[in-house]
Amino acid sequence: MPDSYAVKPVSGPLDARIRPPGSKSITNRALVCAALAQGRSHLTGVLHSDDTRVMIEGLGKLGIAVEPAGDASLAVEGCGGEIPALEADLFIGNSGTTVRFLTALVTLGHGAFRLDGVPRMRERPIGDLADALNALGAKVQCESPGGCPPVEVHANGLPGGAAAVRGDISSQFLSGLMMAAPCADRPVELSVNGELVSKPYVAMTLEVMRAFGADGAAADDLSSFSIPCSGYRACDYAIEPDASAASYFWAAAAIAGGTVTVEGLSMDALQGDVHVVDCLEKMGCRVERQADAISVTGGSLHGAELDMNAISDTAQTIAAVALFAEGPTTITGIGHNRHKETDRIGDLAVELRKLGATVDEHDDGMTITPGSLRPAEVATYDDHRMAMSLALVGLRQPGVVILDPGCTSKTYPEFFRDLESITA
Ligand SMILES: O=C(O)C1=C[C@@H](OP(=O)(O)O)[C@@H](O)[C@H](O)C1
Ligand SMILES: C=C(OP(=O)(O)O)C(=O)O
Repeated sequence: MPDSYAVKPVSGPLDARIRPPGSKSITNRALVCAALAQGRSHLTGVLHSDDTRVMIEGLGKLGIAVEPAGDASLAVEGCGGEIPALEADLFIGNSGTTVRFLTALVTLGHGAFRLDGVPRMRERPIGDLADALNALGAKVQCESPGGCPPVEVHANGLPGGAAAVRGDISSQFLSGLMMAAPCADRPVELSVNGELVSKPYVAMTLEVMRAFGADGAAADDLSSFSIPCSGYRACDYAIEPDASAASYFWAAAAIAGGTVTVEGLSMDALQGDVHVVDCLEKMGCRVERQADAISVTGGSLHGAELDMNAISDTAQTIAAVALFAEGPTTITGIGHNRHKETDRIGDLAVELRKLGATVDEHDDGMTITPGSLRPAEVATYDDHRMAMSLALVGLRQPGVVILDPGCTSKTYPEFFRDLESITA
């Protein structure tokens, strides 16, 4: 990828269909469950990107073979809950799911394991996961201030029992604990302290675990879980297209006008991020929800008040749309977005202002008041979502240049090719 990408404004309303690549979140969960399962699993619709590569490489270093099995398909030789490697140094880039899920997974092993990533990963919290694993009898230590990676694990199986985990920083702590739990020595009881953010991802974790034969009972509000020592069974598992990636195409219709249909997703998807279309509808778009596709048609856009706690990966997408709306848009409930690839409130505000908006930053979100848009070189902070969302502004505003467009490789290496395919 070159150092910058000049977005080409569209010449008229869109009329396109697209199927984005597989879900990052489901791919990395299916890999973990398949890795721990008894037997050989086949995963289809897999996402190939930085975040899934570091997961696959990590599992490889733990002695769990993940092999290509055709287009977007992988075969995983499960270890039946017995991690083969006795030691491993895992490099997990800036993948939150990988570092949180594998930290929990390696506690099931016997030996010394270390997980580390890029400099930003050393600022992303994991201490509350370490505390919960330690309450279950593990030995996990975080080396960076504030409880951040590198993480050292001295594993001798996970005894199990009861633990509480904090829910308001990242739901990935809970998901990591849940996926390791069926392979612990004793049943695991988990309770969540504080408000649980990103809830649909926890429901997704349970669904993927169940597909691989693990059982788990959850309170209706996802505040507590009982997970027996069932282990996992290998299976053939089909992964949905990525709904966070789909948000850019739906938002393209909102911004450029016309209709974009995303194939392979419905409102029953495992991914909560499909509900970004509800936000677009509130802002004036028309949404058609079909059994295996969701279409968005652009309309006259107006600002809205949106609690995006459950779907925070799409907050940047909505922020880009807000620049074209009549009146202010307020996004709330996304305080946890400050701990992601970058500070997705503060840094997003800086870039939106460059494009001409007035932005009031709040602890848990922002109010975006559109102004006259202007050309800008948009910095992306090594955050794929900053690049993908703010590129959409250039579909209508000439002169938008995205710096370091290659950062989309974290979850969507072919993003700009696909964006061109729907706007051509
Ligand atoms: O569990 C998952 O797959 C994810 C959970 C969310 O993180 P938080 O729980 O940290 O909000 C989300 O932002 C991330 O992209 C993927
Ligand atoms: C926050 C994200 O990823 P992760 O936390 O898995 O690094 C993301 O993909 O937007």
